[in-house]
Amino acid sequence: MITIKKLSHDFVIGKKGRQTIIPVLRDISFSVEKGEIVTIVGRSGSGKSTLLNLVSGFIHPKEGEIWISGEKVSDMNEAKFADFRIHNLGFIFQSFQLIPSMTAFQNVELPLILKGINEGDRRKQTEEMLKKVGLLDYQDHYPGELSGGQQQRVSIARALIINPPLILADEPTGSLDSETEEELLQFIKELNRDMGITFLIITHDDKVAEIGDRTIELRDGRIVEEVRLLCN
Ligand SMILES: Nc1ncnc2c1ncn2[C@@H]1O[C@H](COP(=O)(O)OP(=O)(O)OP(=O)(O)O)[C@@H](O)[C@H]1O
Repeated sequence: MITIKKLSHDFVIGKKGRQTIIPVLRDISFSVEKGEIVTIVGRSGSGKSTLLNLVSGFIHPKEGEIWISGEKVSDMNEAKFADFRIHNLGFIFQSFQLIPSMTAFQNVELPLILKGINEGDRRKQTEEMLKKVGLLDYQDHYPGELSGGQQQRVSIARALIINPPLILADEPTGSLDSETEEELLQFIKELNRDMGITFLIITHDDKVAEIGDRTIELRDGRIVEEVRLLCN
């Protein structure tokens, strides 16, 4: 599903003539198989978000290759990656990233508009998805009128609506209380088991890391450990 080969990245900061290079990722190689949940852990500043941003195509790697579903995405230009994303990738963020001026229904429907799906099909698919996450009765609520857990469910519905084989998640439970966190982790496991969705999740929360089939630890931009969890 994902293959990463010898990936390195650094950021350049400062004005011309006084630039500093910040090395962030060094020689990262790993694969994620179809149907796996892989979690990436590491201290603050170890490079987790940068790695996820590279896999998501939001930044371009300095060196190395990223393959997703047989496509070499690290070679794609922005327009091509945007098209690839709308057909292949779902995203879940700590901060939900919902559009505040749109209702739950409109937030979930949005990727279908970007995909060019007609209005009738959009309504049907959006309602089905809201039902799946248990929020059909809340479809006319704006994000500000929903709890944190409900907002995260809307964001998951939005990620799932394009039927992605792969979901990339950045601290998905970071803004939730422990009970809601537990519910969400169960839901992720269910989606993985019942729909075969592959997950790559970055986190510094042990409870989240534990739902992975494998956990990869980053330290100072390098992989220091890869653990297969046998209990899952
Ligand atoms: N756009 C940027 N420009 C310059 N440096 C950056 C940029 N983004 C990240 N960095 C640096 O890269 C390093 C890794 O950051 P990154 O956000 O990937 O770490 P992280 O493991 O996700 O941390 P956290 O758990 O705190 O979110 C840090 O030293 C950070 O300051």
